[in-house]
Amino acid sequence: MKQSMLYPRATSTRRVADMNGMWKFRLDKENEGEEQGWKNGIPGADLIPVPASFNDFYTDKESREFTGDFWYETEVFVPGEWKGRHIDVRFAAVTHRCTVYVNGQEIISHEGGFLPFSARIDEVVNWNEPNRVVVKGNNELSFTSLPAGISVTLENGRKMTKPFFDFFNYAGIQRPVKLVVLPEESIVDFTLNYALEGNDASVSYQVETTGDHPVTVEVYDESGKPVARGEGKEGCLKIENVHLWEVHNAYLYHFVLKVLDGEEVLDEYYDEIGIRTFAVEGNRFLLNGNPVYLKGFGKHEDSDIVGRGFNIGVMKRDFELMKWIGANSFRTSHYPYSEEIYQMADREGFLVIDELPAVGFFESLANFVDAVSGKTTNFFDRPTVPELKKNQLAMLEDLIARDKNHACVIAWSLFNEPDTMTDSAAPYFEEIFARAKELDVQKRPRTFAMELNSSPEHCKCHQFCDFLCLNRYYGWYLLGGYEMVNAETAFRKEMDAWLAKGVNCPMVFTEYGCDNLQGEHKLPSVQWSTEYEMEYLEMFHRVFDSYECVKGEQVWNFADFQTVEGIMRVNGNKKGIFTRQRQPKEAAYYFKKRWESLPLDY
Ligand SMILES: CCCN1C[C@@H](O)[C@H](O)[C@@H](C(=O)O)C1
Repeated sequence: MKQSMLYPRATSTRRVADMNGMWKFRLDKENEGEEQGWKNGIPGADLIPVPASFNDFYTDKESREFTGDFWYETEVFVPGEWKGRHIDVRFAAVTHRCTVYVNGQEIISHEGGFLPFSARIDEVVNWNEPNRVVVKGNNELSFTSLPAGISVTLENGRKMTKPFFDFFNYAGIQRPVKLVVLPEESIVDFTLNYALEGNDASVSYQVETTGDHPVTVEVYDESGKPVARGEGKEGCLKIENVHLWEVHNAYLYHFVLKVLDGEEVLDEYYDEIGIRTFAVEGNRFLLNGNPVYLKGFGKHEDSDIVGRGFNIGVMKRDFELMKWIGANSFRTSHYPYSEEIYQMADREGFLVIDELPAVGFFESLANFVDAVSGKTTNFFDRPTVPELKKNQLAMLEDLIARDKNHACVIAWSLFNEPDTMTDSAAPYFEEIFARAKELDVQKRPRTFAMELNSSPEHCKCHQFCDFLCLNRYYGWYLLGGYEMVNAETAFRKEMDAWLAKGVNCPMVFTEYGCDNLQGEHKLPSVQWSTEYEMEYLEMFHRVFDSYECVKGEQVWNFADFQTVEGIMRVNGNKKGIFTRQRQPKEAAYYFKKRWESLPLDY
């Protein structure tokens, strides 16, 4: 049965119970959990919060750096009155993979740490009693995992993760867990597409259910007034004098879907939907037919203590800071974010580039240095590519199924900084890009974030993009310091080379920035000082402002974030415009001034 990606919502026919809280936890340091039967219950008394990464709770390095299997356990009471309905344990994300056991029975295994899945427990549930849920998780990286990396074994026999990317490999049950109770015949999915006609909009819809009873779709405006109604599993609704969803001026219609048996409502589901169109036309982005320029950030889901765990308070603070600074967009670098973040972006009117966790597809333990070296790692020549592609296609399908109805999602980023310098990369990319177009009814523009090795001269995959996303560090990882003057020359030379190739699409800088230790000042400047960061940003914006094809600037990064330790990282990456505790560094005031003065259609 196809897994529903619908966000859990309680309605007249559905029930949702929260399973977040303190779960039993144990790292499987001796790799004994399987043979010791931990699926029936894990030993020890340690409890940790769900949702959260497990890495930053403990005081010993072995726990923070642990690589391998880890086990969680909780109990959930299932009332007898739910008998006859489907009972699902829905995980919004377990990173990077897991197997779920209920009452000692294996229910489901899932690969991928950033998208939801459900364990249907009808066959094993103890009605009107507590039920034991055990999750065996694993955080190991490989050449076939998304994200990619490797594990090595140390002299003491412990494994260690070596990521091919620049963010800490946080892991665990990192997003909410809910018990979802569904009727026998239920709505599995729905898909929407829009066309604007003068002051009206036509909304084409398709609804997928588990049965054959008739379906209706009702649409209400924000005042609760009914504005449209459709009958049948597919159709087209006309909304007159439509309130379009706009940047920082979101309007969300209330869609109610029902499965009916005469007057009886067999299933009911609802969602808050923004009606808008988004397209690329020449080298412009058009939102509802009007040009728009992206101002904002590359982000991470990353915060103190809970690591990559969904943190609703940090989410709220991040959106308040993005409104304060004058941003209108962000990229979900380098993986799909929590569903609640897209819901908030819908409500606040932010434009989101939604990114797959296809990061680390360039074999390097310091990609930030190697990615500007001009070398290839022949990543797509490896025998592991078929398995990797299978995993990426599966995640692409889930990503689009989960996020396709969000007004905020305006593009799909299908990779971050892959190795695109070999002929073997092109057919891989062609298949991924074609599949994305096939899966997305709204045909949103597709792209990937390109590091410097993906240059006009050497990149073999940029032609698949509907717009280009460039991650560039002229003046930081190359030609930094006093030779920044050469950095600007080299940067302009590259821009001219793209144009000379006949590239005529929007170009978005999805990464540019430099590390800055908050409060570090030096006159004249040195790298890592605030003064240098200002010089660097002025140079980049001078170049952006002189090329008409630049239609977006997403500085790296919104906030300081955790990485592996190393001599080029000071307890993490310090390119944040805000600190990890979400307080402004000096550059925040610089961006506020720039972005508040840039018109939306700049
Ligand atoms: C060319 C380097 C790409 N980029 C990837 C991103 O994940 C890193 O955090 C960033 C950086 O080094 O700050 C560089």
